[in-house]
Amino acid sequence: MSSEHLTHLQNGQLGEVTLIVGDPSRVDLISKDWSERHKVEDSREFVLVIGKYKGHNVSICSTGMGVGSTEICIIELIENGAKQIIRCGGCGSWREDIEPGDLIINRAMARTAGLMGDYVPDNYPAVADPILVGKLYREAQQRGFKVYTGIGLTTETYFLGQYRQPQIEHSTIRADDVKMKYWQDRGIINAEMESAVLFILGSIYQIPVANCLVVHLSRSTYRWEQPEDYNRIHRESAISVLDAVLN
Ligand SMILES: O=P(O)(O)O[C@H]1O[C@H](CO)[C@@H](O)[C@H]1O
Ligand SMILES: O=c1cc[nH]c(=O)[nH]1
Repeated sequence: MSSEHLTHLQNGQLGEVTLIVGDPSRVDLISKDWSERHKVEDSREFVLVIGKYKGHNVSICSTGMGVGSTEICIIELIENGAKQIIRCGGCGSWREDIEPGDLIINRAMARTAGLMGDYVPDNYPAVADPILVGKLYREAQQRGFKVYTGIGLTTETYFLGQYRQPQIEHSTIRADDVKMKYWQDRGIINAEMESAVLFILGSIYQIPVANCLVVHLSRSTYRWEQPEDYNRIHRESAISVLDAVLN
């Protein structure tokens, strides 16, 4: 039986590790130098490539942004035999000393109340596989990345969920800075929109999962990663992830 969205993927085709990314264009960016590269799926936000990296079977799939499409993607990857899944994504830094272009490998995620409530209650933890976290962290450090680990926040929404003000002049709705500080006071170092989904599904379906996020912007300075660095850092961090897991 084929899956409902990754309709061309066959059970057993996925590699030793499957990377997931939010942005579909990041699939080609990361996989372009793999050997025996084969695009299995290109539908809606889901672009899926399988191939070989340094002789190992590997795969990469885009999830799109947010809970809904990420849940579909991860479930269908697991249905088709994904062995371990690592999110190579982007995030905002919520700690002053963590800057655009740095890496964050989260060991756990807090989350918007109710997020993944169809699977688990809110008091179920969203945690990464600690062995993967250790491997990813060490490899990134050895390669000279400025890399941090800690607890992040996965939100359901980008604007109010991350306490970001929509620029809509006729509205008086305001983002709540106090709530952002509440999380920062409790050690939250970054925010994004998918990792808790991955961590929870990895735990309940018992496959190792982790993330390795490039900081796209600092919420302290509102400085963004420079466009000329964006592709290079995403590629180099994905190579670091693959080498960490496959060596
Ligand atoms: O760059 P990606 O991996 O998409 O990740 C982050 O960027 C998107 C928001 O701009 C969200 O998906 C968020 O999680
Ligand atoms: O601040 C940010 C940056 C990237 N992605 C997010 O979800 N939030």
